[in-house]
Amino acid sequence: MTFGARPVLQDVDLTVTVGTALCLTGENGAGKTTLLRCVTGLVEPDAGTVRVFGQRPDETATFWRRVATTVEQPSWYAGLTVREHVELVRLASGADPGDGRIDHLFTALGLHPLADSTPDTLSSGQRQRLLLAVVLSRPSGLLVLDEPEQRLDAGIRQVVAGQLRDYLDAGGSILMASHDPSLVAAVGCPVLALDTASAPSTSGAP
Ligand SMILES: Nc1ncnc2c1ncn2[C@@H]1O[C@H](COP(=O)(O)OP(=O)(O)OP(=O)(O)O)[C@@H](O)[C@H]1O
Repeated sequence: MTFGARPVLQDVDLTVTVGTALCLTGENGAGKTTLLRCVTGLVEPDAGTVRVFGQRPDETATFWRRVATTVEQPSWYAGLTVREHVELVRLASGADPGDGRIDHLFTALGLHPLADSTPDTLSSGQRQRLLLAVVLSRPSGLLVLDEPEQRLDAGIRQVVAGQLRDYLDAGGSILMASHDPSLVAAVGCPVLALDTASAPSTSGAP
C-alpha cells in the first residue's frame, strides 16, 4: 500500500491456516490495521493478493457470513438495548438467539447488568465488551480483531483470551493485531511483527 508518498505493507506474505491464530504486532503506524482492512476487503491493496477461504474479500453476504471483525466500529441502533443488539445479530446470522450462547457470552464478559441499557449509555470499555459479544455471538470461520484489548481492564482481557481460545478449539481462525503481550500469550498464538518499513519478522511459527 502507499498513502501519498509513504509506503506501508511492502513485502508482506502471511498465511493463517484454518483453525489457527496469528497476531500482528508492531509500533504505531506499522500497518497492522491497514493489513486487517485489506483482509476484510475494506481497502484494496495497490498490489499483491489477498485470499480469504480461497476467495477475494468482497462485500457479499457470503463473505461476511464467514468473517466477523472489529476493524470497523459498528453504528448502534437508537432505542435498541445491549441484549437486543446481540440478539439481532445472532438472528440475522441464522442462529438461535435463545439457545444460551448469548447468556454464555454475557456471563463471561460481564454484560448481564448492562443488558437493558442502550449502547450510548455505556463506557468505552463496556462498549468494547459489547462489540466483542456481537462478533462472538454469530457463527463465523474467521475473526479479524483490531486490538481486542482496547479499553478493557486486565481481568476482562484474560476472559477475552479464553473466549478466543474457545473459538480456536471450535475450529475457527483468528487474525488479530494487538499491543498486549499478555493477551497474546494467553491466546497462545504466534506473532508476526511488522516494522515501520513493513518488512515482517516472525517469532513463533505462523
Ligand atoms: N486512509 C489513510 N490515509 C492516509 N494514510 C493512512 C490511511 N490509513 C492508514 N494510513 C497510514 O498508514 C500507516 C499505517 O497505519 P495503520 O493504522 O495501519 O497502523 P497500525 O500499525 O495499525 O497503527 P496503531 O498501532 O497506531 O493502530 C500510518 O502511517 C497511517 O498514517
